[in-house]
Amino acid sequence: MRLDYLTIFPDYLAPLQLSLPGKAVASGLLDVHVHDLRQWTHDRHRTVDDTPYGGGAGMVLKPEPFGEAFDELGLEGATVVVTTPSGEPFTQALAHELATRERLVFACGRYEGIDQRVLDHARTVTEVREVSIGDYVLNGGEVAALAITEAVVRLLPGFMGNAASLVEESHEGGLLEHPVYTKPASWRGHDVPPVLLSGDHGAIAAWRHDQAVRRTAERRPDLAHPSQVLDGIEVRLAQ
Ligand SMILES: NC(=S)c1ccno1
Repeated sequence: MRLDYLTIFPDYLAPLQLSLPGKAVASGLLDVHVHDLRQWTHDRHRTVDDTPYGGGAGMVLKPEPFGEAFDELGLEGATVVVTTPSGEPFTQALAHELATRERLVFACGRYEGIDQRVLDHARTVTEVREVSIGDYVLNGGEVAALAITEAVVRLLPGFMGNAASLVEESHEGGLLEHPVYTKPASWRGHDVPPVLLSGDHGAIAAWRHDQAVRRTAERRPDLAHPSQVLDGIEVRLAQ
């Protein structure tokens, strides 16, 4: 997978060199390119923004630099991901969907956002997804691009050493992950649930599922299925 990032703060994406195991880049699994949007400006001040049409506070990122960047990079076969609080929610399902793409081009907004015509024009040549990592506002889209990148690339075949660990994670299958424990069996008066020491894999699996269902019902009723089976009793949750 090729990953391109368009940003006015390229140093903000330096963690990509740290957070993505070098082996993923060295092996060719990932091909990462961070671009300073200002390289597509032509004035002495390297201007990337201007005041909003219609008035209002703040500045808007101009269309020309993005347009020239897209022209130079080429968008064929790419999915443009625009990180914005006004985007569709980023979910594990969307992470899986984006992990199927050959190339992602992240457009990181700043200020009041990117001129909408940039996205409208890009949509005439390729897929564009405006994506939000949560209902809150950051100073820019770079942090969201990092978060989305991490969630997506870890799903790529060969990225995780043990692909099996992906199966029982939170949000896979619509449930939050069950609690996890490791040695020692007793710590500061807190004991590991005995079922986990029983060696009864069926009972362990059932306990883990019940814990996941319980956690999901308690913490994320929005994810909970209309009817959950807890302790063998069908529990109907409030709609
Ligand atoms: N919530 C997201 S993705 C965002 C981007 C910029 N500010 O907030």
